[in-house]
Amino acid sequence: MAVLLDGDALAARLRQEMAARVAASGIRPVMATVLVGTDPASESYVARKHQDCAEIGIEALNIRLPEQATPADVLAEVARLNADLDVDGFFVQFPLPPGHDEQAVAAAIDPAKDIDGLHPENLGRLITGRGGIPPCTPMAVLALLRGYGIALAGQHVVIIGRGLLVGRPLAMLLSAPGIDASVTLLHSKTPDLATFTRSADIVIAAAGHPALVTAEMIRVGATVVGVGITYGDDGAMVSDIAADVAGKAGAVTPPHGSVGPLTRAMLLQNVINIAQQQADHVSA
Ligand SMILES: Nc1nc(=O)c2c([nH]1)NC[C@@H]1CN(c3ccc(C(=O)N[C@@H](CCC(=O)O)C(=O)O)cc3)C=[N+]21
Repeated sequence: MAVLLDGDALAARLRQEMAARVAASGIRPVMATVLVGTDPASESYVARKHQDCAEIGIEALNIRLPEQATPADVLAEVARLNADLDVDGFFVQFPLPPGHDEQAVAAAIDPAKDIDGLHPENLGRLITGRGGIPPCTPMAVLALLRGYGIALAGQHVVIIGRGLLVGRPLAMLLSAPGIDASVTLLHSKTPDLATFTRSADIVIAAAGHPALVTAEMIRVGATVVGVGITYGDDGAMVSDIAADVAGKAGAVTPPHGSVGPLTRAMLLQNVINIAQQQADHVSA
């Protein structure tokens, strides 16, 4: 059976390290979450981020806007948080209700407070390798692979799903100098995904298609990472990775407790880094 890539355990360790770092430095980072409407999955993710903040010593402001909030209302909240000197960083939870332009919201956030790392300036810096705030979910995938000592340099990584939240920035991250993976980025509509995935050392699915990657699509011993999640009729979380993959892969993510908890850890890492830079700047 494959090694299970346990993101929960890694994330718990990172939270401990972050709590120690916050306590030792005497900084008091402040972040804000903005949730529009009442999508249950979004409510659950945001609630977990607040729990993590309490554990680490980050102050977290919980901003809720009603489902009927207009695009102008959301942009006004973003402008207010950009200007609020007490807030180190914030993000607006996606998906937004229909009628909103998520890219416009991401671009309206002050790039220096963009703890999601999804502002065009931060994505541009990711591509050019010039600092900036890195995107959380791609960083979470990297942390998971590194945490398990999975080699990346010269390895063939196939990513399924080219969305702006995960697939596209992840392709840029893993192909960056110093990481040096050879990356193939596939649209989930590609007619014969298996032609590509069978030659991969690492397969990463970020498509949001239940059980998209099956055992017959992978090489024996490959590493398989599921990022996309959907919800079954019973409300249970379903991974992009089929259950039979565990019998053939060398390492595989479980449906729960893999990339998600690490994504939260990377978000909070971004907040702490911003607060630390502010403190260093003030004392310099
Ligand atoms: N602006 C923005 N930034 C995001 O980073 C962002 C977003 N919008 N919208 C949605 C996706 C999804 N996402 C998750 C984060 C944590 C878990 C997570 O903690 N999952 C746990 C628990 C899941 C549960 O049971 O509720 C697990 O996988 O075990 C999942 C998904 C962040 N995203």
